[in-house]
Amino acid sequence: MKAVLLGVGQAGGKLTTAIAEFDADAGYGAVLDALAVNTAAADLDPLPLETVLVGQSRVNGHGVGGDNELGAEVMDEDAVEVLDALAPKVTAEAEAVFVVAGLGGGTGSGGAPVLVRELNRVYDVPVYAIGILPGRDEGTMYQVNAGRSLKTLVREADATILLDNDAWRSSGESMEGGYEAINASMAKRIGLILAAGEAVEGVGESVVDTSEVINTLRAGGMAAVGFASAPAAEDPEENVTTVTSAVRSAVMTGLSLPNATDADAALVAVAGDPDRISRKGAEKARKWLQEETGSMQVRGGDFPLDSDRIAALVLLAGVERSQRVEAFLERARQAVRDEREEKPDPAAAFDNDEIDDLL
Ligand SMILES: Nc1nc2c(ncn2[C@@H]2O[C@H](COP(=O)(O)OP(=O)(O)OP(=O)(O)O)[C@@H](O)[C@H]2O)c(=O)[nH]1
Repeated sequence: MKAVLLGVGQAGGKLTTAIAEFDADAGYGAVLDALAVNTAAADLDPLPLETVLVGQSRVNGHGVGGDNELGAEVMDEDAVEVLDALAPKVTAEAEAVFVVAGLGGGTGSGGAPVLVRELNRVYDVPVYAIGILPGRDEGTMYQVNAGRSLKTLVREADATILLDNDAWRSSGESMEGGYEAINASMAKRIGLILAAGEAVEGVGESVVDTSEVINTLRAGGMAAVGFASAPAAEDPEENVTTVTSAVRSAVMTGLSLPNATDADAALVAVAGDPDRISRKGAEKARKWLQEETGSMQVRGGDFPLDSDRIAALVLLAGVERSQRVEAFLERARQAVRDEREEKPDPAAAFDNDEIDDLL
């Protein structure tokens, strides 16, 4: 899938860079171009991307300090500047635009839903969001911001792919130190989803193509992406279990939103040397995924790769009923309650409708 990426806020810019670099290093060419937007000049400086600094008249390049209402206002005011910078990048080749943001801060949290809405007005191609959920140890403000932002994003975007900052976090590792590893893991998953749609010409009929990725994401709502790989034998007959366990691991331990296995639609791509991929294994894995997700809409195909490993790439869409999302929303609701206790005058914190909505 030929895609243009738009990173919003600090985390958005960093993850966008990681995805663009993964794609370039692997030579897939699925990322057509990328742009980073922020209210903080210092966060844009290190990025090897074209950048747009917004809200200068309001915050003078210093960021919005976690105030996502201000993040949304500023983005509303300066959306035209962002759209103008993005326009030459969204060429006729583009099949989707991805807006990438951390949902717990201010700029990305408030700004991403505004940009998704505006982009959806302008472009016919799908506009997807990639949203980073704060880890459970992050403070109240992050949870509240993410709860609100997620709700709006899910409404505005064609689908919202979620990355939980608690996914793949090894115990004792600091959040800061872990970002690079988390970003790399997520970049690989997103990069492969984009590349999986870039079917390699002339290789087999069962190759996954872009329309299958788009049709899977048509389930809308929230989505998650998983990956796992294992060494493969040369004889495909010996790789039945290799394929099935790679798919299982991608879902059970390799998902960007852990435990989000209750889905409306799924796509499973078995990546590797086409001569090594076990058809029987792929078929079994697909059946297993159908049972595991409770979805009858499980698409499948190959992703030819020159490798002596077999990998599974799984995209799950419509995962909002899953335990993990419920747990996060409960955290966000609790955070709203805590904030309300700290600020007993509800008008000073949020408007009542919004609280009721979230509760
Ligand atoms: N996965 C990941 N999460 C990050 C990274 N940097 C920050 N975060 C998370 O993103 C949230 C904070 O969002 P930021 O992107 O830093 O904030 P911002 O959108 O720039 O907004 P302001 O700084 O308030 O202007 C928190 O939940 C962090 O844990 C990163 O590189 N990777």
